[in-house]
Amino acid sequence: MGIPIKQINIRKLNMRLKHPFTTSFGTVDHKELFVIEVTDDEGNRGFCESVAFSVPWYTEETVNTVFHIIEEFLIPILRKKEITHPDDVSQAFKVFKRNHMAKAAIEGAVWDLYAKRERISLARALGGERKQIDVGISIGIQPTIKELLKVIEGAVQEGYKRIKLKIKPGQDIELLREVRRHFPDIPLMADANSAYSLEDIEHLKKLDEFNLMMIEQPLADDDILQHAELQSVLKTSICLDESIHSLEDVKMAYKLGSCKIINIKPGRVGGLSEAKRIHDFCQKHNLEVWCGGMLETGIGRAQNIALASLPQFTIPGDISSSSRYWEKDIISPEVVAKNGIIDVPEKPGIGYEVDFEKLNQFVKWERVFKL
Ligand SMILES: O=C(O)CCC(=O)c1ccccc1C(=O)O
Ligand SMILES: [Mg+2]
Repeated sequence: MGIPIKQINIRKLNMRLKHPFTTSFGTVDHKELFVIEVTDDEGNRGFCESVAFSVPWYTEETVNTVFHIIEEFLIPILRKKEITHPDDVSQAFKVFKRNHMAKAAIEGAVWDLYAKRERISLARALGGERKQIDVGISIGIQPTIKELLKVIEGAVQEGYKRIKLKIKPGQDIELLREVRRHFPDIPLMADANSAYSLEDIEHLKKLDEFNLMMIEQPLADDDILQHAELQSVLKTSICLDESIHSLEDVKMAYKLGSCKIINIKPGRVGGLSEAKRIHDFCQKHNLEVWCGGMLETGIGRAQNIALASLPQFTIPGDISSSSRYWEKDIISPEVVAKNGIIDVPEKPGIGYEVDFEKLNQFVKWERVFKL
C-alpha cells in the first residue's frame, strides 16, 4: 500500500544555542533550521528537521539551499511518484545530485510518518534492536584550557560515555596533554573538522601518545586517499565524518584503509535509508560506526536515537541531552541522557511529541505545500 502524502508544512526556525559552539571552522551561536511536517490522508504526521547550517563551512549546503532544493526539485518529485516505503523517497531523489541535507529532511519525515502508519517505533522500522543507547558529548573549542577542563569535568560528572574535543592547529598536542594529565582514563577522542593536511603528518603522529579512541576527520573534507596514507602511519584509529556522503564513499574508504570507524549522520548521507545501508556494510566488514550530531533540536535528536539503536552502532553517539544546547527544546518529553544512557522510545514513530507551543516561539515563517 502506498503512503499517500497530502501535505507538507515547512517551518523556518531560528533558535539560540545556550552556549556558542566553536570548531576549527568558526563559531555557531544560533541555529537556523526547517522543521518538515508531512501529513497523510488519515491525518498522521511525520516530522524531521534540516541540519544544514547558515554558512557552508561543514559541507556545501546551507539552510537557504535546502529550501531551494526542496521547493523547486524534491516536492515536484513527490507529486509525481508513488511512495510505498521511505526507501522509495531517497531512490526517487537520486535523479538530482547531492544536496543530501535537503533530501534527508524530507526523507526523515516520511520515515516517521511510515512508522506511525505502521504503529511501530522508528527504531523498529529501521531494524533497531537496542532498548537503550550509550551516548557521548562533543565539546567545542574553549577560550582557555582552564575552561575546557571545567567543561570536561561537568561532562564526566554527568556520565557521558565518550568525550570528544574539537582540536585545530595550535590547540591540539599541548591541550590533549593537559587534558590527559587531569583525566588519564576517560574515553577521549578528538575531532579536527578537516583542519590539517598531509604536511602535518609528523605532528599528527604525536596524537598516538594520548590513547585516543579515534581522531575524527583530520584531513580535507573531500579527501579519502590521503587519509589512507595517514592511517597507515598512525596507531590511533581515524574516523571519517565530512568525507563520507554515501555508501560508495564508505566502500572506497574501506578498500583504501582510510579509516577504521565511520561517523554516520543521516543529513550528510542523504537520509536514514542510506545511513542504514552504510550501517549494514560496516556490520558485514567490521567497521565500527557511531551516530554524529549537527546541533539538532529534539526532532533531529529523536531521529538519531532511533538510528543509533541499530546493532553496529557500537560506539556512543554525539547525542547529548536536549538541555545541553537548548534553553527549551521543541519536543515533549525532552531528550534526557542519564549516566550517558538514553532510552529508545517505543511509541510509534520518533516517539516524542512535537511541542507546538514551544516551536511556534521560534518560527520565522511557514509554507504549506498541497500534494
Ligand atoms: O553534539 C552535536 O550535535 C555534535 C557536535 C559536533 O561535533 C558538530 C557540530 C556541528 C558541525 C559538525 C560537528 C562534527 O561532528 O564535526
Ligand atoms: Mg565531526
